[in-house]
Amino acid sequence: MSNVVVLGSGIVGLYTTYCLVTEAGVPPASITVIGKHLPGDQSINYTSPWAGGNFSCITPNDPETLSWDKYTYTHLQELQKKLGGAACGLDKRPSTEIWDENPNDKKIAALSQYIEDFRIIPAAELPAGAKFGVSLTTWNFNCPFFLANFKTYLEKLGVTFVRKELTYVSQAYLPGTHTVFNCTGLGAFSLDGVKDSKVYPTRGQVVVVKAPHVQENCVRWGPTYATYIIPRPHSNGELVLGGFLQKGNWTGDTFELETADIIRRTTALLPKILDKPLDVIRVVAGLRPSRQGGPRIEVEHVEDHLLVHNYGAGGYGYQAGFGMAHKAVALYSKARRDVAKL
Ligand SMILES: Cc1cc2nc3c(=O)[nH]c(=O)nc-3n(C[C@H](O)[C@H](O)[C@H](O)COP(=O)(O)OP(=O)(O)OC[C@H]3O[C@@H](n4cnc5c(N)ncnc54)[C@H](O)[C@@H]3O)c2cc1C
Repeated sequence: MSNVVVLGSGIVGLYTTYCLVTEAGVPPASITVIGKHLPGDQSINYTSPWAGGNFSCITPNDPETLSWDKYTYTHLQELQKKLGGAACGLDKRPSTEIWDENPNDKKIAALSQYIEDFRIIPAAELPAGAKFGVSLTTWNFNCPFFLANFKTYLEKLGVTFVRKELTYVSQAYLPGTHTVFNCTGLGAFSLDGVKDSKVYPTRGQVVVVKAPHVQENCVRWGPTYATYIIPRPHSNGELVLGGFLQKGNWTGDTFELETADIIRRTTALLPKILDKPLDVIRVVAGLRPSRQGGPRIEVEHVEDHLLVHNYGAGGYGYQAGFGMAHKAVALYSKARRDVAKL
């Protein structure tokens, strides 16, 4: 009997499933996760395996998003422990973030409250052309590996995973299901019963190189570009070099010109990448599931069922998705209590 169905098996669906168990006390055996793609798969329609992925200053500056960042950063330690420690593909690494223009004050103030080793870099230590910079300790994900370990952990608890493509969101209701969580990412654009025209892709291309000698993150935020270097923990030295943030671009193709541009920018930002000959493992593109106005996290009452939306994480599903899941599950718990009172 699947009382609760989570539609979507990307990082947002997995965080949501985890919060259902740990925060709402839903028995794992009564949860089914349905996805066209499951951890281990690769598709341009499945964003999560393509992320860098780390915790950075990429998120918008509104108080709610900042609270999701904080929730995620401060709860990942517990998740890492449950998944068996750093070898699950989630670990801490040093990071430096540099801006060409001053970043939002409130964001810097918020991050300084909880981020480990958070330090504002003195102006004299900044590279040419930079206005502001911080150093910190951040979380790094080995995304495909972490997704697989997260799924295994949830399966061991008793959660069922089913591979299935749905045309209508209503097909997610199985016998006995009272609630469906819609965690379909970009799929929310075309899924009947949802068809959210505010959803759009923000395409990225990354170059993955083998560089075990680089174990630090480095990010440079410009007015029209974002350059980042992200080591993948427990990956035999994979380093993700990026990138691009192309709004409205749906292509999964990769382009040599973009590869050359990424290598030029990242090696200028962190020349030690070239301390060893550049060993390119692969070049990939991914589509961030963005949404005008930000993620949709809300409860719909569909006849006597609940439909809880949780999608639109854009470029921050790993670093803010735990907080988004916390909110979605809190809304679910409240709606269930309200229904019980009727
Ligand atoms: C190049 C790149 C770099 C990134 N770097 C970072 C980073 O460093 N840090 C960070 O936090 N984030 C990063 N991101 C963003 C992050 O990857 C996304 O926010 C996150 O993966 C979104 O997860 P999701 O679960 O919402 O979507 P997805 O991973 O796309 O999962 C959607 C799920 O829904 C299923 N689905 C959709 N439609 C249907 C349907 N009709 N029927 C059945 N199943 C369906 C899919 O099969 C899949 O299981 C990056 C993204 C890219 C592309």
